[in-house]
Amino acid sequence: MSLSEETFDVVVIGGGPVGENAADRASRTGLSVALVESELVGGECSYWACMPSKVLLRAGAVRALARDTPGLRDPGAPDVAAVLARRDEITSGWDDAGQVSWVEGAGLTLVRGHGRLAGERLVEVTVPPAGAGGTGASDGDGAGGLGEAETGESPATQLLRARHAVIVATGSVPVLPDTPGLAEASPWSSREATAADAVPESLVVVGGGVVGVEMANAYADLGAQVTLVARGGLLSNAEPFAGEMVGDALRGLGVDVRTGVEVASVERPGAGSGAEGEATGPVTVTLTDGDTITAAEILVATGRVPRTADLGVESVGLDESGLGRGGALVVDDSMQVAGVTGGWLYACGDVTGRAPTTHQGKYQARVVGDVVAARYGTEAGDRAPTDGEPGPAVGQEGRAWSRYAATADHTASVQVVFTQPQVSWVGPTEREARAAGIPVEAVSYDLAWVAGASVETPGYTGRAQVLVDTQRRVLVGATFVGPDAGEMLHAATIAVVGEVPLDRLWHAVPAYPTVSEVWLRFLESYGL
Ligand SMILES: Cc1cc2nc3c(=O)[nH]c(=O)nc-3n(C[C@H](O)[C@H](O)[C@H](O)COP(=O)(O)OP(=O)(O)OC[C@H]3O[C@@H](n4cnc5c(N)ncnc54)[C@H](O)[C@@H]3O)c2cc1C
Ligand SMILES: NC(=O)c1ccc[n+]([C@@H]2O[C@H](COP(=O)([O-])OP(=O)(O)OC[C@H]3O[C@@H](n4cnc5c(N)ncnc54)[C@H](O)[C@@H]3O)[C@@H](O)[C@H]2O)c1
Repeated sequence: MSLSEETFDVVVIGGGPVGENAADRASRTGLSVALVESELVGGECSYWACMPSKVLLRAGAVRALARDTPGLRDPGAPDVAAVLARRDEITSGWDDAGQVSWVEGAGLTLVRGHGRLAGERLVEVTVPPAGAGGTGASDGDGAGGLGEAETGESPATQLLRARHAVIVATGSVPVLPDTPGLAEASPWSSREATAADAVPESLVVVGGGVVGVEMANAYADLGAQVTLVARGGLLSNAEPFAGEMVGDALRGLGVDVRTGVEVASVERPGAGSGAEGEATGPVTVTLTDGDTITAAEILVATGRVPRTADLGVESVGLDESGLGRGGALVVDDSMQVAGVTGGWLYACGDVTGRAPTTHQGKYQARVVGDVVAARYGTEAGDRAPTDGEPGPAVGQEGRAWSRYAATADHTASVQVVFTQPQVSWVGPTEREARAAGIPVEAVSYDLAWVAGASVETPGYTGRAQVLVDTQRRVLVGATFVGPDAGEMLHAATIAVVGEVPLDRLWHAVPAYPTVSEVWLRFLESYGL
C-alpha cells in the first residue's frame, strides 16, 4: 500500500451531476478543487438513471403520438435493438471520457477512487491499482472502485487535505426490502433495468413510485408483459389524480397494475446457478392477497437512501443520531452539514435526502459552490458570484432567496415523471399545503376542454390543477398531467417562485390555441 498526500482548497467527494456542478462553481474564485469519483464521472443520472430511462421511454411516446394523430398511422412496436442502441449512445457506452474532458477543461483535478472522510478537512481515497480502471459498466453494487480481486495488486491510499472545505455529493443507493427469497432471486435494480441488453418476455415491477411507473411504461412499450405491484397507490408523492391517470394509462398499455398489495415472498428455482452465481430461471412472486405472478425478471423499485454508509462520517463526529432519514447528511439552506465542528463540511444532492432529483441537486450544487467560492475565494473576477454586490457576498450564506440559500427546495421543488401521460408538479400537493397550514383552494381543469388540446389530438387526455393561497392570492403549487406535461411546468414554477399576484398573472396572456390557455381558465375559474 502506498500513501501520498496532496492539499487542495476544496475536496468534493462524488462526481455525479451534483458534485461536478459544486466543484465547478467552487473553483470560480480561484480555489483549487479536487473531484473524487469511484465509478463514472457523471454519476447515476448519466449512465443508469435519468438519461437512459428517458431514452427507453421515448420511442413509445412518439409511437403513441403518431397513433393518436389523424392522418398518421401507428408505426408499430418500437424496434428494440434500435432503442437499446440509442440508449448505448446516450450513455456513451458507459464511458465517461467526455465528462472527464469537461472536468479537466473546467480546471478541476479528478482523483479516481473511493473517498472516505478521515478527520477534519481530510479525505482518504482508495485508489484502484493501475490497469484496474475504476470505470466501465458497473456490476451495480454501488461499491465503487475495483481492487485486488481484479489485478492481484493492493489498492493504494491517497490522502487529500482540504485547506477550506469538503463537499459531499455521493448520491444514493437503492433499497432492497427484506422480503423472503427476494435477495436470492437476483432482482434487477434500476441499474439493470436501464442498462439491460435485451427486453425480457415478462417483468414484475415492485414499487409504485417514479422508477416503478417509468420502467413499467418503458418495458411495456418495448414488448414485455409487465405486472406492477404497489403497496399503496401510484406516485404517492404527487396529487392522487396523477397516480390514478397514470394507472389507467398503464392498464391501457397492457400493464397488469396491482395496487394496495405487497410482495409476501419470492422464489426463483436455480438460484445461484448462473455464471456469476445469480439466479436465472423464471421468478415467482407471491402477493399478500395470495395471488402469484411468474415472470422472467423482477425489478425492485422501492426507493433509495442517501449514500453515507461507506463515507467515514464517524471520523468527523457524526454518529447515527447526527444523520437524518435513511442516513442523510443534514444540511442548512447554505448546504452546510449540521453537527460538524468548524463548519467546513458541506453536502448536496441525493446524499442530503432533501429533494432527490438531478435538477434540485444541481441547484443545491450552485448554492454550495457559490457559498464556498465566496467565503474562501481569492479572485473577484468575472466568474465570481456577486449577488449584485461588489465582490463575493460573504456573510449572506443561508439568507432566503439569496444565491447562497437553496430556498426553493422547501417551497418550489419540481418533478417530472416521463410516463405517457407525463406528470409534472411544483411545490406542495394540496394535502401537504394544508398540513403546513397554508390556506389553499385547489383549482382544477380538464385539459381536453382547452382549444389547444383539441388541435394536438382529438382524444387528448389531461388534467391540471393549481393551488391558490387564498390569503396572499398567489400560486403555491401546480400539477399537470398530459402529453408533454413536463414542458408546461416551468411557467408555473416561475409564478410560484416569483409569488406573482393573481391580478398580475391575469395580464400574462397565453397564446391561442395552445394548451397553456389553461392558465386563463384557472384564473376565470377562481373568479377573475
Ligand atoms: C431510474 C432513475 C431515473 C431517474 N430519472 C431522473 C430524471 O429523469 N430526472 C431527475 O431529475 N432525476 C432522476 N433520477 C434521480 C437522479 O438520478 C438523482 O437525483 C441524481 O443522480 C442525484 O445526483 P447526485 O450527484 O447527488 O448523485 P449520483 O448521480 O448518484 O452521483 C454520485 C456519484 O458519487 C460517486 N460516489 C459515491 N460515493 C463515493 C465515494 N465515497 N467516493 C467517490 N465517489 C463516490 C458515485 O460513483 C456517483 O458517481 C432518476 C433516478 C433513477 C434511479
Ligand atoms: N423522472 C424523475 O425525476 C425520476 C425518475 C426516477 C427516479 N427518480 C428519483 O429516484 C428516486 C428513487 O425512485 P423510486 O421510485 O425507487 O422511489 P420512490 O420513493 O419514488 O418510490 C418508492 C415506492 O416503493 C414503495 N415501497 C417502499 N418500500 C416498499 C416495500 N417494502 N414493498 C413495496 N413497496 C415499497 C413506496 O411506497 C413507494 O411507492 C426518487 O427519489 C425519485 O424522485 C426521479
